[in-house]
Amino acid sequence: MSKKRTIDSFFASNSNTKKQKTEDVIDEKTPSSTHATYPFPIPELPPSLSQELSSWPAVPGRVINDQPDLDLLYFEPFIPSYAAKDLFRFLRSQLPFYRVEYKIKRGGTESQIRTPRYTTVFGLDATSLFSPSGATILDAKTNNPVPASAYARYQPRPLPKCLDDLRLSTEAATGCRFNFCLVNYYSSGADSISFHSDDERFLGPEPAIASFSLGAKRDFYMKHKPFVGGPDPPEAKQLKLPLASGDMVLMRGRTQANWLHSIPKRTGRNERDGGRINITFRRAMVKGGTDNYYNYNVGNGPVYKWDSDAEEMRVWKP
Ligand SMILES: O=C(O)CCC(=O)C(=O)O
Ligand SMILES: [Fe+2]
Repeated sequence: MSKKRTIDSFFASNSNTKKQKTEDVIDEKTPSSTHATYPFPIPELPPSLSQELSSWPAVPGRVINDQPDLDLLYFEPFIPSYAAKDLFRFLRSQLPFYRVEYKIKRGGTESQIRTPRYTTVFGLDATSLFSPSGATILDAKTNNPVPASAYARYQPRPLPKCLDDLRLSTEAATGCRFNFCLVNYYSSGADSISFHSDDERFLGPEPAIASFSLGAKRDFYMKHKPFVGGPDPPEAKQLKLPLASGDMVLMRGRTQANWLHSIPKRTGRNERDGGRINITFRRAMVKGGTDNYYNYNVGNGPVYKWDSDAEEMRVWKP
């Protein structure tokens, strides 16, 4: 049997299913990133993708700053469409995902929130770093191991190489530094994220967030936060960016402090869209950020993994 397989057979275990045709080859021995905190090894990018990386972004970013307090750099696309398609299929099938539930208290009543999408996260805040082997967490200033109590609730996970390669490319293109990678999987138009801003204090002032889209096109809405004591000035218009596969939006400057963003649900014939992955790179400054990101993107529920026969996420069993 040949050691080489097409990227198709890498993704599809059932050869009867009709899948995307591509002549790209990956070696069966594609190495994997492993870590005590990963439920399973996470393969490195197939050569067909890793060889492409150095030529990204495909086009220069376009600045969008024609609204009050708005500062975006929009790459349309960052990743060319053929590579974005493969990267989508690769990440969807190889990453561990979660469907996080948590409780909130509003006006004295407690309610259970189910996150309306699959999520996962890797990274560690700027006060610490992983030892070169990844086995130990070190204090970023002293290089001494941090006490286990420093990250007692969740064990931080280093970025697997497949996402770290993309982080490095993103840093080179933006001049920003990132230590976290959050991934959302919207399995259909029924999955969404409601209006919010990523303005947590643990990100520091004027945080830069790089946000990638892969797979189905979804509308990204942005609106200015309400002005205290009055209606929005007429010049702050709502924005709609129809984010396509491979696009990247860098949100920076005063954007998070002043603007909200969302991916609303889609219904009717737009609902079954084949799924979309969003990847955000961020930089958390303090330990509270690490705890927050794992709490809301990993949580304590089961691991989900893509089942290529069923073509859906299934609870993963070791
Ligand atoms: O899916 C997107 O494009 C946005 C995701 C987002 O806003 C977030 O994860 O904070
Ligand atoms: Fe966000």
